[in-house]
This record gives sequence, structure tokens and C-alpha cells, in this order.
Amino acid sequence: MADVPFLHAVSVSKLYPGTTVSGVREISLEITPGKITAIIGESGSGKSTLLKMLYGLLSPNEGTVYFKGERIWGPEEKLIPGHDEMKMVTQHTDDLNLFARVWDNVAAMLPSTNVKLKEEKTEAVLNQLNMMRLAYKRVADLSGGEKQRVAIARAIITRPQVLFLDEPFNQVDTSFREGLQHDIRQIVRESGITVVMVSHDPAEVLSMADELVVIRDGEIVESGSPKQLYQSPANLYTAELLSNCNVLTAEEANICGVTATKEAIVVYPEWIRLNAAPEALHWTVREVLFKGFYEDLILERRGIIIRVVNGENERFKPGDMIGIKVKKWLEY
Ligand SMILES: Nc1ncnc2c1ncn2[C@@H]1O[C@H](COP(=O)(O)OP(=O)(O)OP(=O)(O)O)[C@@H](O)[C@H]1O
Repeated sequence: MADVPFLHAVSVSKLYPGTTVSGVREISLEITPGKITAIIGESGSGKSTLLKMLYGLLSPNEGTVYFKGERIWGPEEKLIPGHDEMKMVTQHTDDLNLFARVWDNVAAMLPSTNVKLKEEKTEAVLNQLNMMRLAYKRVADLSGGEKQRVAIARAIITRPQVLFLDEPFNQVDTSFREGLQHDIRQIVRESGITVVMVSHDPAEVLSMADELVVIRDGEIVESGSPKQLYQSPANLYTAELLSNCNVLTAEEANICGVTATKEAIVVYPEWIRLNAAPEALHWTVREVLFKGFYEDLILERRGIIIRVVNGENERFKPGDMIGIKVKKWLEY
């Protein structure tokens, strides 16, 4: 007998009542166990709709979701939708008891039949998420990022097989984000849990995910590893989602020294080298965006604007003249 897929959507569609456009159209998708899969797409593309159908929070109009061969029932078919082996964390931490301690919020997810085991498991999960020092604080006194850690601890303490994350780091400031992302990757490595996440943030999905699924207007446009999709996206849409790239017409490409054979080219800022040769100084620095160890330069020539990364010691100021050499590009 062929292997039963782990988590599997078969041609699922969702048309919201009162609308003519679908949230999601005939999506078929297989989630790889033990990996982090990120669903990415522009706002309104159907990411959350797809995630909620996989989790069983929304019933598809057409199609079916299976978890290890078992059908996932949505709220229209089942009083408590979803599956015991799945948990979801969103950016809202509404189900936390603000006036109880972190420890109690997390321990409350386990039955009290074996108190010793309950204590051991609570301590283990708080350690795993680097939260023991917060264990006896009230949730109300925590930062947004710390509350999000409590929500994740509650979700994973029962050792679900799948964790769904819907924009979980939205409310978390940048400094906390990286730590939390690292801890989730570590948990995936150690426990083998499968994570399916939705995110807006290219840096986040590129560094966290093992697999990316790109959706547009409710349909999958492509999928693959972050490296593969970043380096050679099949679609202009994917390139624009993953990078702050320069999109140029063939005519504009020509002015940048590139002979294009198709209608448009994409050049990532880091694919452009600066050239200080006196005969090459055709571009005017319009803006300098300080990024610490590098700077983003916004350059202009004959009405064309391009973004370039400058990682050299020599820094620029608006009005300076510079040359460029495009090292790599993609054509669409
Ligand atoms: N409850 C609803 N009723 C009607 N239309 C809805 C409902 N929920 C979502 N939609 C519509 O379905 C489409 C997909 O929405 P969805 O929330 O899945 O997109 P998304 O990619 O997650 O967007 P965002 O990144 O902005 O959260 C959008 O056009 C949205 O307006």
C-alpha cells in the first residue's frame, strides 16, 4: 500500500458567503512532516483561509483535508472542529488568563491526574522556550513577545503533531522575534513537530522555513525551498514577495547595461556592483538608507530608479555620482 500522506489538502476551495471571488480556489497541497512550511502571498491572497481549512477552523466549499488519512472536519460538520493532534497560535493571545501566572497558564493545558508528571512537563516546556525565569510572573505583566511565548508553550505542551502559526510574530518587536524564531526552529529539530505558518515577512520565511508555498488570488503559483525560490523564482510575483528587488522593462534594462530578451527583468539590490570608474559615473545618488554595516542606495538615471546595496567602506551622500555593473538578473 502506498504511504498515506501526512497532512494533505485535496482540491480545497472556499467561497465566502456574499462574495463572488473565492478566498481559495482548488488548492491541493501536501505538508512534509517534521518540517516548517510557510505559506506566503500578498495581503488578501488567501493565506489565512488556507491555514484555517488545514486546521479545521473553516469548512471548504469543495475538496477535503486529510490528516494521516483521516478527514479533517470543519465547524459546519463538527462541534469542536479540527483534530486533537493539531494546535494553532495566532497573533492574538486572547485565550491567556492575564491574571494567572505563566506557570499556571501553561500547566492548565494538562490533566491533573498525575501532578508530578504535569510539573515535569510544564518545567520542560518552559525551559525549552527559555521562560523559566518568567514562570511566576503574571501574564498581564509580560511584554507582547513574552505573551506570545506563553501561547506557544500552551500549544506545544500537549505535544501536538502539527503546530499552525498565523502571523505569530506580528506583535513581537524585532529584537525578540529572532530569539523566538530560533527557539521554534530548535523545537522542530528536537521534537519533530510539523509547523505550518503564514507570514508577511520575507526575512522571517527565508530564515525559518524549510518549504515555501506561494499563493496569489487563492491559487498556488509555486513552491520550493527558500533558497530555490529566492535564487530562481519562476514568477515575478514571488521575486517581489521575497526581495526588495528592482523590476525593469527591457528598455530600462538596456540603460542599466543589460540586454534583455523578455519583457521585464528583476535585479536584486545585491546583484549590482558599484563602479567608480570616471567614464561610468552616470547614476545620481538620490537617497541613502543607513542600515548599519551596509547602506541601501537609491540611484537615478534618466528617470529610472534602482536600489543598490553598498557594503563597501566608502559611503555615499545624496547628489554623488556613481556607476553600476549588473552582475545577475532574471527575465520574465
Ligand atoms: N469572513 C470573510 N468574509 C468574506 N470575505 C472574506 C472573509 N475572510 C476573508 N475574506 C476574503 O477572502 C480573501 C482571502 O482572505 P485571507 O484572510 O485568507 O487572505 P490573507 O492572504 O491571509 O490576507 P492578509 O495577509 O491580509 O491577512 C480576501 O479577499 C478576503 O477579503
